[in-house]
Amino acid sequence: MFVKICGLRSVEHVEAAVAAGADAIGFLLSRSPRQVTPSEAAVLAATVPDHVLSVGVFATETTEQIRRDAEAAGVDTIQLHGAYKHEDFQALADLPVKLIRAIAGAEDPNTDCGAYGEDLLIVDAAKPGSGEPWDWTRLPAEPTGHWLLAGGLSPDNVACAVAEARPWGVDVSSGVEVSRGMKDPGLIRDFITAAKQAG
Ligand SMILES: O=C(O)c1ccccc1NCC(=O)[C@H](O)[C@H](O)COP(=O)(O)O
Repeated sequence: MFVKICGLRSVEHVEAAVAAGADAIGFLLSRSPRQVTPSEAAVLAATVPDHVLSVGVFATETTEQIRRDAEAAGVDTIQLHGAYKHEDFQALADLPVKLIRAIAGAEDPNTDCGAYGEDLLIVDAAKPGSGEPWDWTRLPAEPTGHWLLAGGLSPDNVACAVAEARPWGVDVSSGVEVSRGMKDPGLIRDFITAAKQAG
């Protein structure tokens, strides 16, 4: 079970996630309570070991802005949320990074990982990063390939969610926070342990 922890803002929390077995760590380079600047992300990404993906998350930025910020942050993966089209993925395809396409699972029938050239697909809630659970048992199409379930997951419900949706991996942000934007190392550890046991 591949586990991504998203929206980290401190070295302490990155180290806790890596030590607990996270496979990817996300940094918000877009408007969010978890937003970090590219230079802050660079400090955090430098602490992520090579076997763990360091992910820059974008939602409304142009591909030119994404290129600049991802390079400044030194991330090895770019995650695109929202209205990005196939052409946007193509415009980034020459970069030496992996690409993640994040979709609203209840609305988007384009659930084949790789359809836009991406390496990973995240099937998420309609409001990314909101922590609101949604009905992942009613997808318009069965996802294929390397896809991560996200949206309202937590240490308490991730095992059940994995049993119901059978994803290749999971992604969490709010469910490992004590308040909006404030991660908790204990919850990060609990989530990763529960997700790995479920997979
Ligand atoms: O986290 C945010 O604030 C955010 C804002 C804009 C676009 C994406 C955002 N988060 C992306 C993620 O990868 C989250 O981990 C994912 O949506 C799950 O969030 P949550 O329901 O809070 O676990």
